[in-house]
Amino acid sequence: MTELRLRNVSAGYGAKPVVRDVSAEVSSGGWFAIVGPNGAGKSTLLKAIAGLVPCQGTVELDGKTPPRKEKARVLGYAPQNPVLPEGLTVTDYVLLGRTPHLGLLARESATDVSIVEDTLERLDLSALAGRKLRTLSGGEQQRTVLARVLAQRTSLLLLDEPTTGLDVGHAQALLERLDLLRREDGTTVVSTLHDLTFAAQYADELLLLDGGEVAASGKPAEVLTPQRLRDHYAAETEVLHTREGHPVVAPIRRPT
Ligand SMILES: Nc1ncnc2c1ncn2[C@@H]1O[C@H](COP(=O)(O)OP(=O)(O)OP(=O)(O)O)[C@@H](O)[C@H]1O
Repeated sequence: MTELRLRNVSAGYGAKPVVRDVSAEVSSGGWFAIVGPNGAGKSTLLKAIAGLVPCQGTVELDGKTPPRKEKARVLGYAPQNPVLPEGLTVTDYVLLGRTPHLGLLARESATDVSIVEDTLERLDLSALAGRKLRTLSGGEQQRTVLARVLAQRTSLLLLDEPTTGLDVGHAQALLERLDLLRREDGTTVVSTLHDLTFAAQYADELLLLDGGEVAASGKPAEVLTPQRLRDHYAAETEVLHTREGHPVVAPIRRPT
């Protein structure tokens, strides 16, 4: 259970911040999706929360700003384009997710191995457990990266474009797994997502970033309007709704 609070967060890579003055609150077990066009600053904001880029303002976890080492036990971060140790097997790579829980020089316990096996099964990776990472397809690599983070069993997950490269079935299965984790264990999820329909189905709150600044925030149905998608993505869309009221964003062909 981790509550996240951002207060006036600005972050970037040089003198000029690329994300400016973002404030937000995510309650324990909440799902907060950061959306916005390419280059808006979504990944940078996620890195700022993870403590991976210099940042001004405050990032509080349960009302505190924990030191970096402590953060590794509380938050799991999956980057958008991780560099993979290609010679490792899927199992050995996912076992790395257990490292923050091991004592100095300690080896993985039977519990660690069983958590890894369970995670591989849930992400449909058991059949690939012994394969070297370099032999996997793009989507299989992506699921392996997510498996490492889920095996960390942290109460806060920061996931940068977790569905990238996944087919619709595997993407749905992953999002359902995350949804279950937050409902059963109170895991808090913060993710960037380009797929606005998926974002609207699973997240409680959306934060729309554009040019490093908050353009809108709130419930998916409030944020995702055709006018906003035109203004911030230069996209022509129709926004339909499911029976439960979740928006479905359908890009439509512009008249030629
Ligand atoms: N390591 C870096 N050094 C300098 N500038 C960077 C670096 N990484 C990203 N940027 C710049 O910061 C801005 C925000 O990038 P960021 O990756 O956060 O955007 P994003 O919203 O995640 O984009 P996308 O949807 O394309 O993944 C962009 O202008 C990008 O060029």
